[in-house]
Amino acid sequence: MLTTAEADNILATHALSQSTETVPFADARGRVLAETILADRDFPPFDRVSMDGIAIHSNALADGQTTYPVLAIQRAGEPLQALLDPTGCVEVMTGAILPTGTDTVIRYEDLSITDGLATLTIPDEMVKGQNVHKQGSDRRTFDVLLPAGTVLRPVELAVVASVGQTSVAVLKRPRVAVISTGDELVDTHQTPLPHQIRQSNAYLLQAALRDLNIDASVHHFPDDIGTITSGLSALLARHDVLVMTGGVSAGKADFVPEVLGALGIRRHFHKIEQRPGKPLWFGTSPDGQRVVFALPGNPVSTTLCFYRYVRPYLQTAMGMVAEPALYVQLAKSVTFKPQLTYFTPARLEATADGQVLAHPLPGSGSGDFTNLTAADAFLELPADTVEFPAGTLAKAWSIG
Ligand SMILES: Nc1nc2c(c(=O)[nH]1)N[C@H]1C(S)=C(S)[C@@H](COP(=O)(O)OP(=O)(O)OC[C@H]3O[C@@H](n4cnc5c(N)ncnc54)[C@H](O)[C@@H]3O)O[C@H]1N2
Ligand code: MOO
Ligand SMILES: [Mg+2]
Repeated sequence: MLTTAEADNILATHALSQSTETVPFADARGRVLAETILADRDFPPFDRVSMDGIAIHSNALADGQTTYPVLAIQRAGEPLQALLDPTGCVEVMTGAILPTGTDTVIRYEDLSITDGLATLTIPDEMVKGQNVHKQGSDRRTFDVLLPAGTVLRPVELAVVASVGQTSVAVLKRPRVAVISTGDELVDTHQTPLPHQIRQSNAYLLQAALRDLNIDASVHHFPDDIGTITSGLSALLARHDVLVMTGGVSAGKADFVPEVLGALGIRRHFHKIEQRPGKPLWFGTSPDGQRVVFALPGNPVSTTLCFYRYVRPYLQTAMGMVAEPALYVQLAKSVTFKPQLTYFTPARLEATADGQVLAHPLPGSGSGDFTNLTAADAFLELPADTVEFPAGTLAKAWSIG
């Protein structure tokens, strides 16, 4: 069996290869940029008036002039005008190009206009160049605005829009299928018989993948080797990643590892020294182009394995920074005897002194998924320790 760290290393050495695609700008939210976005013009592209008021030449101000005849109005969106008389002024609006012959803008709040004459109210406080956003002061033409690898959040999309790109090159997202197995499972809309349950893991996985901007298809197979084999074979042809749940332990109907092997998926590990989630199985096709995670079916185990291993793996595959574990402080002591890394659900509480306290919520084991609704994260408590006193620092893997 592997330690959690050994499992992390194996996953890192079997990263999915990345390829790119071009998507319309409107669909680029959350994607990872696969090209460099350069400034097509200076930012701002002209000396931009940044306050409504009047534009004057600072020489007149320096000469002690306090009253200026208004000779023109320059609105935002109007072509460049000029102040022909350096002792006059132009009324200017925020966003306008600064008129030729002016270099300083006085706000309406700092002047009064009567009969076409603007009079400064606090001339001594006016400074040459004020209220002008100088051309190129933010970025110059051909400056790199966004390097490849940038995640496109709304602020980055605004930058992409401003350079006029209607489409962008981004990293492809993996095609992912979620597959549950088990004769005891019926779908949400069905009424289970006394020995059946409604399936929930596949919907947890689908929703969690959606949070990663991945639209996964969902499938279910009964515990029948032939059906699972043909079903997985078809799904492997059309997907890069299969995330399975159930059928990976020691039971008479736990066919998943055997079927994956028969389909040519090479096992890189099966079983990690951890609770929950011990029977986690991971493999790839020989060329590394297909990846299969087979998660243990107990719902808490599926949840832990997804957020602890699958999510960081997929984030890396998509060129994003993998979800980091937070370091938090145990709010009360925890005892765990088995020589296994123990992941306990916990509620997190941010305290006024900048700490994050973790309140463990052990629940009643790896079948108790209702317990997770009160949790924010799983705490990772190392295998070599039995007693974890209050105050112990622990990694916390968020679940949402
Ligand atoms: N003799 C042993 N028995 C078990 C071991 C072991 O090492 N030796 N491991 C235990 C551990 S740990 C886990 S976790 C489970 C893993 O089970 P499987 O991956 O084989 O999953 P199943 O047998 O199919 O189901 C287990 C449990 O989870 C429920 N389940 C499965 N799929 C779903 C779903 N989509 N939605 C909701 N619930 C689901 C299923 O009904 C079972 O109750 O094995 C232990 N046994
Ligand atoms: O993954 Mo299992 O919880 O250790 O039931
Ligand atoms: Mg089983």
